[in-house]
Amino acid sequence: MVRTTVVSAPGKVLIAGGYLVLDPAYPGTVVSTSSRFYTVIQSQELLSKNTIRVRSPQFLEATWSYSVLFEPAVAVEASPENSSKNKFVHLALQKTIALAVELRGAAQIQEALTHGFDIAIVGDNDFYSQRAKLESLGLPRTLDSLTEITPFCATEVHLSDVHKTGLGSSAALITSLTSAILVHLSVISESSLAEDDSRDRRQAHNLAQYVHCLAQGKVGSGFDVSAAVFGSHLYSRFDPAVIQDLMSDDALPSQLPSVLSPSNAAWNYRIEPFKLPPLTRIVLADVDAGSDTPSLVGKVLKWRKENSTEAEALWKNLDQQNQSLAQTLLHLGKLAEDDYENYASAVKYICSLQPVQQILYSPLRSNQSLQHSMKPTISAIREKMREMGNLSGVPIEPIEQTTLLDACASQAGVIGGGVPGAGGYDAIWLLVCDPPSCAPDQSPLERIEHLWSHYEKLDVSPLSAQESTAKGVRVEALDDIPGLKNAISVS
Ligand SMILES: Nc1ncnc2c1ncn2[C@@H]1O[C@H](COP(=O)(O)OP(=O)(O)OP(=O)(O)O)[C@@H](O)[C@H]1O
Ligand SMILES: C[C@@](O)(CCOP(=O)(O)O)CC(=O)O
Repeated sequence: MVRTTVVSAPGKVLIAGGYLVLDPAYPGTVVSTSSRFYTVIQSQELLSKNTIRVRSPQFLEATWSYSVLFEPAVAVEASPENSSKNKFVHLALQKTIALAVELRGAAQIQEALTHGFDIAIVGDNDFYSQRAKLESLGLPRTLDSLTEITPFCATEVHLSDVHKTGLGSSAALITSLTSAILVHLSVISESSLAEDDSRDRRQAHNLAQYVHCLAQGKVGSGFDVSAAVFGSHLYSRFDPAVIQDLMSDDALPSQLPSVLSPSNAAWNYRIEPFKLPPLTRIVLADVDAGSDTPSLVGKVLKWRKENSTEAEALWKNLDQQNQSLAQTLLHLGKLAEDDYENYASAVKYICSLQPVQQILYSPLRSNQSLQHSMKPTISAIREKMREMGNLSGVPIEPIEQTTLLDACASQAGVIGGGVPGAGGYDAIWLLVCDPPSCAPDQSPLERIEHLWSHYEKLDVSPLSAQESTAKGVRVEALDDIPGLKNAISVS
């Protein structure tokens, strides 16, 4: 019998806290997406002992073979016949198997590899831009059209040429891959991943965070891996010193268990519960303005260092607005819990109001903490992020995005939006009211789709992602995920 393990991990959208979250003093608000990466591991009799074959069937020439050696020390070697390298996958295999050997003993892991592993990795279509596909199918750029595309569809390009949408493909990939191997090798249990927080989930986090830093060659804030492991939350980063010793080439496998242990207090990241309020929906768009923004972070941090007084004031102000947004959203969730009927009718009513009326209307503002409605807070965050961009000379919310976001925010039922994460030209997020029943002409989602599909100044294409209702990394059943079995079958 073929033993199969399937583990998925969600993508992310940082709706507040870009740049600030690099500093442990400032939390970021990260929403995890329904779009996920899936790793499927099958122990296969047909594959030789101690071999691992990794396939990414959505890409051209994307199969990599590896051998696991146990003597003189555990090592994972790429086959010389591989047509390309995949540093992310290779490091994930090396470090996860080394940790497994340390925690369970070489004999157990050797036993598990009596039959080689076939590992297939696929990401939901949202991780890669689908505008070319929609065009080739002659379909308009709408949410409905996206459902017409085969799940996990082939991109018809090499991995290095794919147009990503910014949902954090590498973090979701590393998290699903390392956690799937941990489960398949019984280092962590399937049942522990059914709990929102557990020692095993934290073990999975520490390993994924470390492997991702190593593969990227830098220690970022880590909110993307954290969202892939824990789902939506308010994230405060860890001190990079925790993995410093493991980042060098001389790091020994014997150091892995203690450094990556869930009990290691030096992992001082903080996670506070967060989810979007009921009857609201996050909507994302891939904005093809033809520009990439890789060096934004370096420039912003340089400006902050050189202008510490001004930056301090800006960071503090932004943090206040960010926290106010997060707390208001959480408070709305509580109001819904307390009196769902009233809450639902208020959301529905808001959808019929023009934005200026929404600001004046306050049935959801039942106490002091909601005195400042969300719209002004979101506007203030955008304004301060633009200021950060202007001062440091980088296009965090470029004028093209400002015009688009303003057009979206002026639609009835749109709570607000922004440029996710580091900003730039690539994407936008919006939060819209999403009542259970709504006349078609009053549905904020439809208004937005209409606006985007007729927008001429930029090429805006929606993503199908919503907020993930499941908390982070999870074990799946192969047959439960539409299209997965087909996508990973060897043709
Ligand atoms: N489907 C896949 N199969 C195998 N490896 C993948 C896959 N998707 C991504 N990778 C690995 O991740 C690397 C891309 O990492 P990179 O840091 O550029 O992405 P990212 O910034 O997380 O993407 P995003 O724009 O989605 O946020 C690739 O070079 C590859 O090694
Ligand atoms: C700028 C930064 O705060 C966010 C980057 O987010 P994104 O990858 O652009 O979604 C960097 C980081 O947190 O690592």
